[in-house]
Amino acid sequence: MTTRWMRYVRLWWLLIVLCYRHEPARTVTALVLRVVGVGTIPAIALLLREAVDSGAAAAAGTGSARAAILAAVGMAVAYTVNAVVEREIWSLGIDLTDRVGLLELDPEIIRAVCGVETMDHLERTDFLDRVTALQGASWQVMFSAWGALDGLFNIARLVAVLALLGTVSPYLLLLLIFAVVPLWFDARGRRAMVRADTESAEDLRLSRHLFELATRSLPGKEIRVSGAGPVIGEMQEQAFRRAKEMLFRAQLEGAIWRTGGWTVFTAGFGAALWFVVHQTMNGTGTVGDLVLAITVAANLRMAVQQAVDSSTAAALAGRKSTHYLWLREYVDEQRSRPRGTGRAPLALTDGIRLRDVTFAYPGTGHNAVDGVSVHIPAGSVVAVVGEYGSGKTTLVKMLCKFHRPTGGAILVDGTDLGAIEAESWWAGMSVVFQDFGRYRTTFREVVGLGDLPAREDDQRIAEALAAADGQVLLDRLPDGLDTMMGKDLGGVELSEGQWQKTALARACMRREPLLFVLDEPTASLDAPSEQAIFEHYMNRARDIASRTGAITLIVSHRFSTVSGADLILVMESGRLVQHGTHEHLLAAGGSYAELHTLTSDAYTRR
Ligand SMILES: Nc1ncnc2c1ncn2[C@@H]1O[C@H](COP(=O)(O)OP(=O)(O)OP(=O)(O)O)[C@@H](O)[C@H]1O
Repeated sequence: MTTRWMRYVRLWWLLIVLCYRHEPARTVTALVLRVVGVGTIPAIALLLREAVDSGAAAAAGTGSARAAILAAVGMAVAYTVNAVVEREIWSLGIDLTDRVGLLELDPEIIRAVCGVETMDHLERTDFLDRVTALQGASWQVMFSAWGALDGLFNIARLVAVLALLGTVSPYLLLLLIFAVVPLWFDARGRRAMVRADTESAEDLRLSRHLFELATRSLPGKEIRVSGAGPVIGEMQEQAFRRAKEMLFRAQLEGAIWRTGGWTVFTAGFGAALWFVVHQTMNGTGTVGDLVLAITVAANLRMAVQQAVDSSTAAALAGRKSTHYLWLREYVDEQRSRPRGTGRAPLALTDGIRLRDVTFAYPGTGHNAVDGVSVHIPAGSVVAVVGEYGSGKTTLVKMLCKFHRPTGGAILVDGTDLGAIEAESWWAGMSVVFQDFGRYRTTFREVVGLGDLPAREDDQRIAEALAAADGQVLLDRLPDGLDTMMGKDLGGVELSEGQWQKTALARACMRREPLLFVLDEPTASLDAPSEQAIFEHYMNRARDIASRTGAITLIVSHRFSTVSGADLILVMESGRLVQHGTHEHLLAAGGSYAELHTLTSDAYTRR
């Protein structure tokens, strides 16, 4: 429990320091206003008692009217300061949470998500739930820190107010118990909300996904033809309803707790007022005491209300900081795991050796890649073939260091890939995956992103386009390299084949990658076109390989298009069932020979 609170306190402290670093003047002003705000209510109450008692004494001829007037003026000043401070605290708070929250935290969340060495987290639903909950909510994370600080200042205000009540009668300090009950009850209600927020995230994500599925153009075509629209609509509604019902139940639970808390407080407040009136009537207190007690007790209610409101607001926003904190801790934990620190080689001499490499996706219980052992010689073009779901992509992702093997080892020129720094390994790679990015930015960046330092170099971009046979594409764009891509941002929309060309061009930006991966970027093309592209890249790869020993990996589920590779790996249910050259595999018979003949015949007949 203590550790949990300490984690939050540390987070809030970091967030306030972040505010100070980016907005020092605003942060200091916000803190000073809060300190001033603590003293204003007690000052008003004290000056009011002084004004009433001095006024009464002056009327009875036992005191001076001057003291009463001074106290009244002081009270008016304190009242004005209080009003100004409250207003400014509010507007400064919004300003700070917006500025620092949106400008600093969003990029930090992106860095955190991208900074984890492997990609396992992007395939974990709990991770995705947290990131979904954080989307567009970074201002709330920041707000939770200021809300928590407000909670502290409101408690200080409560203590000051109670101390004043104690000067009227120590019995009135009992009101503290009644003041704490609403806070405690409120915390119970909030816990229910946090729980519901996490539990409903998956349904909300599903509902958003279904909405996009039905309203976007790509899947929309299939949905129209299959008539699945109403079914998707119904599924979306059910998912949304489930999530909302969960949240509504939690809200109801919260409201019941809050109402209970305030009922207890109101009972205590009434009893306290009755007690002070009784004391004044007995002559054990002055009229000033009575006025002070009423003012302070009324403000006590307000102070409690503010403490509850600020802690509720902080906790509502805190639901987001729970996710943010979880994300930070997850990322820290991942980063603290032993990770590679060695530099990737600049050239390969031996190549890559896989020793009994095994991998299971978290929570699946079966191996997507199962005990693969093979030597991929330096300078070779390797094709990985196999039926759908046979483990080709998973194997390639491990070679890309996106997943750590759950068993076995991958050796790069004799060094364990795990000991090589991921960034250094990635810096020497070029990849095109089946699900390549369709970036909504200028054409220059769409291609240039393949090699960040060269993204402004028009000559390099032209070379990459030429290597990917995409020059024609550029010629047709209205603003050349500056043309914006993607209809949704007011740019030009490309066809599937054209997007594919941009992905291939992006992969050609790095001139001499050590590992070049083509994972079925041509899946939507026919077999002859795929073969032509593969041959083009195989020739390009051999040219680079002769200088650096670079390895090219080509993934395809078509056996007929990769016969020119130096080494063919045949995958079946996660296992490497055959490997060798095309000729060797044909002569050996078995899966490759059978499936090659089958697919070649099928394509020839077309
Ligand atoms: N993110 C994931 N989480 C859980 N299981 C996965 C995930 N990705 C793939 N799998 C499973 O791992 C196995 C191998 O998948 P993989 O994508 O590597 O096959 P593949 O041969 O590349 O298939 P395809 O030709 O269809 O791209 C399959 O059983 C698949 O269902």
